[in-house]
Amino acid sequence: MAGPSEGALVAPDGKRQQFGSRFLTDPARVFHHNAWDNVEWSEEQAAAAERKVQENSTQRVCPEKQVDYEINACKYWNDFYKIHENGFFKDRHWLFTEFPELGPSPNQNHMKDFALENKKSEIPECRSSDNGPGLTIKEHQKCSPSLEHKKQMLPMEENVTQKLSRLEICADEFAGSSATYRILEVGCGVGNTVFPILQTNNDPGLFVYCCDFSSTAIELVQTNSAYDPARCFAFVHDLCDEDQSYPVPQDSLDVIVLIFVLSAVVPDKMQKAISRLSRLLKPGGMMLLRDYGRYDMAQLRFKKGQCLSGNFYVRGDGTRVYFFTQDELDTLFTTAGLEKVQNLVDRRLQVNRGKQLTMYRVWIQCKYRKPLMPNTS
Ligand SMILES: C[S@@+](CC[C@H](N)C(=O)[O-])C[C@H]1O[C@@H](n2cnc3c(N)ncnc32)[C@H](O)[C@@H]1O
Repeated sequence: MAGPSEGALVAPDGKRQQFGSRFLTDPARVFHHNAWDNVEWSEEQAAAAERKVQENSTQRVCPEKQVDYEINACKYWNDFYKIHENGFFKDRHWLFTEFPELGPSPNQNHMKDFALENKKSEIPECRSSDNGPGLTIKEHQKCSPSLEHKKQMLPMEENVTQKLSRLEICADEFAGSSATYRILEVGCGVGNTVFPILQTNNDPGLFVYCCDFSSTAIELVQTNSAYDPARCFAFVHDLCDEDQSYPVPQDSLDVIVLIFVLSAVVPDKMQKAISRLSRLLKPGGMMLLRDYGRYDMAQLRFKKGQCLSGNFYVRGDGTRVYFFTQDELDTLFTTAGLEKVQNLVDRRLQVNRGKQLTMYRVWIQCKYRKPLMPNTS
């Protein structure tokens, strides 16, 4: 299975640059490195990719098998993890470069800019009532979104805002209820994003939730020596199951992460899944996604008879994958009431120097934010 991995590129300051910066200017040098960034596709190459997709989509999987892949989706992923255990999707060196929101001091990284953008005009009620613990719950509820941001901006207010954040969410305790920064990873697999977050982000107020519908994957997360129930809660959850609730209240999460998971969901269930997740975000909270883009090498490699519906395929092991356009993802997130912060396509040329092979990868990366004020239009 084609997994997400790409060449690390390091800037003079020692940090990897977003999307890298190794550009192929001389085609004769293609085999001089393992990967090239921001590769431009020629018109012929794009047309050839389109033809390949048309070709491999002509013959669709029969309806009975389609039903089987849908109702047994979780079983196919369980089987996958039973075979591979945690040997897959290991490469995450790009994680904190692309998503600084997950790393140490996330507040400085994304909430500070956000606060500057929104300044006083957006948070008048809270400006006048941030002086102490004498707030009533009602007052707080009125301005809770802004207070959440203020909390991120001003660490010295932590005691007051921590208390307020507890009041705000609900009276009941839930795992991570006293945390000040909550991240949920959906479709976490064996924890290749979760564990780097726990290891790298030393914010004492951090709590990480992670879920997957594969109980095998979740068991591997829970039995990993780096799993710490004081900082993390892994649970089995199907993001398409509307009857199953998440173990956190609405408006309680700072970040939701979706890495190569939405593509595994049948397209007609994507919107509801994203809309449900959006409700869990705090106002100002971010949804982060990285996933397969249209005409990625993995899409072009499918053979006739593996296509389920437009741009949606089943692999030999019964797991499924969709290849997105930027516009499709924009529609999914904005329909869920989120605002675009980033929606980029990452085109990379990977090279197998030994075999003299070139592989054109296409990934899409999105960041969408829940507005501070509900959209009334
Ligand atoms: C390509 S893997 C990516 C795993 C992980 N995000 C990573 O990058 O290592 C897709 C994951 O999505 C999970 N998944 C697929 N459909 C799901 C659903 N409806 N609900 C929850 N998890 C799902 C699979 O079990 C699998 O772990």
